Amino acid sequence: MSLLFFIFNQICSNKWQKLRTGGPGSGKGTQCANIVKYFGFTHLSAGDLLRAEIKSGSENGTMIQNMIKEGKIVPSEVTVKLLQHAMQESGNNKFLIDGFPRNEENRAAFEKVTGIEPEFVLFFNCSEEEMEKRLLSRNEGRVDDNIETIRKRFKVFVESSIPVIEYYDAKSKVRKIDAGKSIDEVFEEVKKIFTPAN
Ligand SMILES: Nc1ncnc2c1ncn2[C@@H]1O[C@H](COP(=O)(O)OP(=O)(O)O)[C@@H](O)[C@H]1O
Ligand SMILES: Nc1ccn([C@@H]2O[C@H](COP(=O)(O)OP(=O)(O)O)[C@@H](O)[C@H]2O)c(=O)n1
Ligand SMILES: [Mg+2]
Repeated sequence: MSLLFFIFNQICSNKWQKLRTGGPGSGKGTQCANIVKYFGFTHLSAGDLLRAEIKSGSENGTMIQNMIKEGKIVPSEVTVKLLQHAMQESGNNKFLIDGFPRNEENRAAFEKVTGIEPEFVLFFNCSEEEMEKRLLSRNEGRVDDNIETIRKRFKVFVESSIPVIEYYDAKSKVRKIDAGKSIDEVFEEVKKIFTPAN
């Protein structure tokens, strides 16, 4: 089983001090679509699964909707269950898990429930300014792509996701990519990481 986590977060701890990097709008979904085509992974976006759960009329729908609108992280119990179900349904054994884990609770819950760890974690390095611009012109009708929620999402990334990045960095699992370039240029970088050197 291959499992990749995509966490594209703002990093401000010592080692990463120089980077003004970020998460929402850094191009996770866009690059995942490319990776699926080239490398045969199943792309599972935690955010997409949560949005589908709202649409399905689930009893958790209102709670999830409110959390997303506020840029908050939905309780792991809900998200991990959705991911696990989607993994079982897929019939594949290679997964790109996009936008997850976003906090320590996400990480610990996933590992506890599935017993698996990612092979590596991709980190997209992109300025907040650029991400903000991309999110504001994404035009997918999302309730969280407005300037007020975007600021909250950036803050949540800084506060909740740094420990997760550091956890994986300590295990030498983080692969950093300059995501501020064009879609094609970013994919060239991504390809290098996915193509084994020999
Ligand atoms: N490298 C890039 N340069 C310019 N725009 C991009 C790039 N990558 C993605 N985008 C655009 O930015 C927006 C956010 O991309 P998306 O893949 O949804 O990011 P994420 O999933 O990380 O929030 C989309 O409208 C997408 O078309
Ligand atoms: N692991 C996750 C992923 C997303 N989410 C929620 O879903 C929202 C959108 O996530 P997303 O990954 O689709 O957003 P982008 O980073 O793609 O812009 C987040 O801001 C959270 O409110 C969550 O609670 N837990
Ligand atoms: Mg996305």
